[in-house]
Amino acid sequence: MTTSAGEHVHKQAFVIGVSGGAASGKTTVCDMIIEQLRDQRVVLVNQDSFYHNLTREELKRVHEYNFDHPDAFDTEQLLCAMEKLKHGQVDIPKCDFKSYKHNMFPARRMNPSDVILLEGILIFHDPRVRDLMSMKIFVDTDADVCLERRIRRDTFEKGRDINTVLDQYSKFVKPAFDDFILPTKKYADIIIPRGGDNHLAIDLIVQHIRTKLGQNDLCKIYPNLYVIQSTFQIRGMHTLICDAQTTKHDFVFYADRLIRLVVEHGLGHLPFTEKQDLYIRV
Ligand SMILES: Nc1ncnc2c1ncn2[C@@H]1O[C@H](COP(=O)(O)OP(=O)(O)O)[C@@H](O)[C@H]1O
Ligand SMILES: O=c1ccn([C@@H]2O[C@H](COP(=O)(O)O)[C@@H](O)[C@H]2O)c(=O)[nH]1
Repeated sequence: MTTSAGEHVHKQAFVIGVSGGAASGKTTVCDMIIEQLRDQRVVLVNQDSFYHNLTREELKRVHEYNFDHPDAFDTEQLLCAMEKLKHGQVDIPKCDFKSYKHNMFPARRMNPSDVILLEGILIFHDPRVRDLMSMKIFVDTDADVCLERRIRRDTFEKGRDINTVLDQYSKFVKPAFDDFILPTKKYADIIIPRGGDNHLAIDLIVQHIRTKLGQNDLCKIYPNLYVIQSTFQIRGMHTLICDAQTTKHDFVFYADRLIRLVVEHGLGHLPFTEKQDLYIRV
């Protein structure tokens, strides 16, 4: 679809939310998915880019600032960016975790894509953000592994000293994980134990995304194509009619049921006018 401005409209971008504790491996999982979906247009949006700017007062006492609380994020800005990304390019700010400022690095320009991976510790917290997602993944890594990775990352990459990292962990990171992050695990469609080490889970996710994108492509080519939701029952019947061992009787029975479902769905899409019948019992 093309707008008058010539921009490609990706109304049906497949939004995948990837949540989990800090340093659980969310970015690593996203990178692996992107790597495997090589032929697709995929972008990664980090919730980290939507931290509120700190006031001068907050900057002075930055060690008392809770970066793990839902209020630390500008969710309105995140929603606005996601909406814009459906229609055209959007500039996503890049936060500098050393100076805590948003304007140290140039913003990243993102193009509308087939797949948007939205990653962050609290992306399942706000129902409006959850509603954007077609698939929700929770990366479930042991707390001690996350802490070990966090210490390495924050000391080597962010230049923080170990006491500060540990103080922040016990004061804010751990309590926020228990109070806000862990309770959102229930919204996940898929939970990945061990994050990036779980190659099988990542392969299965990529396969699923490919299937969904294939359906999306067909819907783009044929705007009046409707894909019936694949249920366990439908897949079972499909399997039976494809199986060479299936008897003729069963083949006819299940093929008939599948054809009936297709016709019923098709009829449901025909225009109709509601009428009320009056029955008179005599
Ligand atoms: N499976 C893994 N094995 C070893 N190190 C890992 C693994 N997954 C992530 N890491 C490392 O742990 C740190 C945090 O990982 P990252 O994917 O950035 O987590 P998150 O996005 O959840 O904060 C990074 O330094 C990364 O290289
Ligand atoms: O200025 C900041 C901003 C954030 N943090 C910490 O980062 C993690 C979330 O990032 P992940 O990449 O998901 O690990 C969160 O625990 C914040 O405490 C920070 O330390 N400083």
